[in-house]
Amino acid sequence: MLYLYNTLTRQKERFEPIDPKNVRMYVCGMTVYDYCHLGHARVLVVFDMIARWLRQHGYPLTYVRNITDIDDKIIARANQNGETIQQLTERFIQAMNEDSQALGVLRPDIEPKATEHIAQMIQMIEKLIENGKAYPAENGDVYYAVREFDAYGQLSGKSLDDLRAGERVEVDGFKRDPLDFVLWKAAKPEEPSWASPWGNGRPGWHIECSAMGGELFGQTFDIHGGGADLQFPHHENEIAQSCGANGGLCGHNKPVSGSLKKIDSHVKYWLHNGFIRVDNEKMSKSLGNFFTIRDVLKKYQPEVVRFFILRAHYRSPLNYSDAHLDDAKNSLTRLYNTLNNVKPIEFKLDSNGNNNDYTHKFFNAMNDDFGTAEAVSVLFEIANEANKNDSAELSGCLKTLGGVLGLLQDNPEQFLQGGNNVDGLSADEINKLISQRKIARETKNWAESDRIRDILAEHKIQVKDSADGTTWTRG
Ligand SMILES: Nc1ncnc2c1ncn2[C@@H]1O[C@H](COP(=O)(O)OP(=O)(O)OP(=O)(O)O)[C@@H](O)[C@H]1O
Ligand SMILES: [Zn+2]
Repeated sequence: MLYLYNTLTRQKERFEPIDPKNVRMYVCGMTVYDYCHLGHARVLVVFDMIARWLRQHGYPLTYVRNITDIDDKIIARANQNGETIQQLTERFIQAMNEDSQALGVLRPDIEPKATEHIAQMIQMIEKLIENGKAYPAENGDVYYAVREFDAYGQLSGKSLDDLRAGERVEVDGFKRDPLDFVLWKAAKPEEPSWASPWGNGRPGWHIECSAMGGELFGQTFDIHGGGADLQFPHHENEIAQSCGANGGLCGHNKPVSGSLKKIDSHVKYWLHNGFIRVDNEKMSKSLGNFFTIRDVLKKYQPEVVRFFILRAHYRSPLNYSDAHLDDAKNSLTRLYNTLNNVKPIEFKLDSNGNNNDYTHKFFNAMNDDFGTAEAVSVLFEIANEANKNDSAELSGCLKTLGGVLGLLQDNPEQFLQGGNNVDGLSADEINKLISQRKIARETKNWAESDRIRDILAEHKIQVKDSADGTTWTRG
């Protein structure tokens, strides 16, 4: 039985899908105007782990992770670079996919883009106006009227009164209430815009996820995830929009104790991962204290980064430093040493984890709100025992359970070689870079092909292009 911590109710709850034959999970993905940093890596890896565990449990899962490909920062960056928005976003979507793949993140089933769902957003805003939850203003913007949604504040635990008193809210002459938020922004000169009943404009960020979630999953779904920074206002607003557009007929409407009158959410379980922090501050592009995944991967093998993320519980804060990554590398090396010293034999995992005490413990840890920290410590127990008894079966068990977390599937020798020389690229990695370079050159993406050339040069890989293709040598 799986229990998960629901931010909405602030307690661990037993996971009971709305429709066990069709489990639905939506995660807020990247705003694509720059390379992903380690904070983004955490969302990617954590929800990949959750998707894998739900499937391991036997749930047929549809996993959606959206792509925000229009917003203020994207427009500003494209202007700054002198490229079109599409060029910019495509470049960084590709980079995100490369980084994810390196980290062993499986592709979500659907990766909807905001710009491909403008019609659904407009429809939802129309519905909100019809239901008295939103209003067009004189300046061409459309706002959500937060006081029209009784349960506003339920997810973040903030009441409208607290918000008014505690937050410095921008006074905007066009809003009826300073806490109202924008659903549709009137077009500004030189900015991309779409036609709408309120004139040309573009959608606000929050409506994007409500519209795409509704389009792909219908009025209710099981799990909604993202980083803890999204609880407020993004997810709070998303609930207000989705339930407001559904006419208040959200599936999970129950009275709760305390100051909130009720819970009303289109999503049954809200999951939020903790931050990757640097010096106890959230790693973020806006603060400028970020390390991109690709920079970190120049120094550490991708699996070390995945392991660093998964050996912590997904909700706890995780401090980034070289010392922590070195430590993660040493720990993972110990597990690979076992696999190298005690050759694993095939281990068939029982679907309920009833093989042995270790698998049992591992399953219990994962079923307790995806307790990967505990699950990883079980891997060390198994490794110790496998070493002590020279047990090929336990070594197999280690490899199989590691695989459930997307770990330990590399050839141990190869991993250990890379581990001794963290700056080296494996042959697979080099071949991948060469084929990416080929695509970049074919599509005249010179910035990308230069970037790859620089990585190869940095690792002293000599590349030779000829009519028969490309070959490479080290040295
Ligand atoms: N430091 C972090 N730790 C964990 N998750 C993070 C971190 N930074 C961003 N995220 C998550 O990554 C996902 C994508 O975020 P998004 O692209 O909107 O980032 P952003 O807000 O533009 O980045 P930043 O916060 O760096 O300015 C979201 O789910 C967000 O919560
Ligand atoms: Zn979102």
